Amino acid sequence: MTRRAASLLIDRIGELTTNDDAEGGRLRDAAVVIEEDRVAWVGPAAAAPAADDRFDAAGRAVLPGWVDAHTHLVFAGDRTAEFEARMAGEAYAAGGINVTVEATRAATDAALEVNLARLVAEARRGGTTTIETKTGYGLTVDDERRAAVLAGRHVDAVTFLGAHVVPTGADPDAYLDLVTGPMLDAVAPHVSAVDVFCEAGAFDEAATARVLAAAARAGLATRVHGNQLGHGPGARLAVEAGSLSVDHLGFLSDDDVSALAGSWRDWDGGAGPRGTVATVLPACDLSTRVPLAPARRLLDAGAVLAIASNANPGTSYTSSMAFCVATAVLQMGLTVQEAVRAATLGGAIALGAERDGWRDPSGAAQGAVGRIAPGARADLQLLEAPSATHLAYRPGMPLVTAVWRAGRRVA
Ligand SMILES: N=CN[C@@H](CCC(=O)O)C(=O)O
Ligand SMILES: [Zn+2]
Repeated sequence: MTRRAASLLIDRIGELTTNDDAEGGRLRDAAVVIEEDRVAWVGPAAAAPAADDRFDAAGRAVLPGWVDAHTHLVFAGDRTAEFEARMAGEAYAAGGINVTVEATRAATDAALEVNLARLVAEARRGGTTTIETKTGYGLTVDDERRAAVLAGRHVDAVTFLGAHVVPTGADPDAYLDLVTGPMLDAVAPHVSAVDVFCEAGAFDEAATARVLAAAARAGLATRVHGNQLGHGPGARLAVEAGSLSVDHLGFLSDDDVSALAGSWRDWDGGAGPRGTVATVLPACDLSTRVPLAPARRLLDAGAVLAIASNANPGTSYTSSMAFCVATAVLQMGLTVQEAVRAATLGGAIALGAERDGWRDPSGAAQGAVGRIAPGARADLQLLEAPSATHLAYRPGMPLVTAVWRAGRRVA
């Protein structure tokens, strides 16, 4: 499973989704050559160069591995009872996070790491080749640092979410001082971004602004959980702060949508000034019974959209990006191509990983992810289907049948 030939030809691809605009994004009867960890060649199967090894796709569909830009995988315990209560009519509330905080603090490093590795392996089997995860179930200096260090061994990007909720028994002002001071200092060497849950019951506008400002002073990128349970300032604050993304977005005003779209006005697709990605989390919307985020409206306005799983034990206990893509198509009004693009290239842009040379938590430079093009990291998934359309046409079916990450077969 883990053997990697120096070069590999994936031949006879029935439909190849490249996300490469120059080539129209979808090729028929295609082939891909991988050399070491990168894509070396993409084109018509009839013109494919020779390689050391050959994999026959036999007319099936190949697309970039999923880029899941929003998960919370460092935790212990589960919240089945809370889920059952919700399905019986209770509303989701931010306070449930403290149940997982208690279980996580009580867990050993080894138990947390085993659970994290298990969840990442599950995601890989589902076609996810790039995955971000957040801290946020420790909420003490030591527990947050521990989560960041463990996460860095298993995922592609680690985000500090000390501002997840005020832990049980803590004074809100004192906790905010801790999060924006000693806790941030302790965790900063191990993360690439800072997140804040801007919502009633978590952190209000002033507190969110403080967290974002502290992150900027520390030289870290930012993300915001915003507009999840009701209208609020999250999306606007994220755009104003130049955050990489704002995530959830079930409750958006016209001004929020315009701000998110407008943030991309000057982006040339390269290293120039970029905007704030609108990341929608369809599985979470369903599991918390809030309105599905207005993905169609965001795209039509010109926003850059990502789809992520938000895998966590409270609001979205699934890492299935295929499920999220199917939901985005069947219930959020996206085409299959739009949904696949948001779950691959959109996630890559939300992580700043769509460009060559982005750094993983070990500091190693990585090839661009989210597209299949020469020079990109060789992250691909093969479907047991002739077209990516089957992801929505046959929802819930186990279509992902082979996965390569950095040129290595991982599923
Ligand atoms: N909204 C905040 N955080 C998580 C939920 C965490 C939890 O309930 O445990 C989310 O993205 O949905
Ligand atoms: Zn989240």
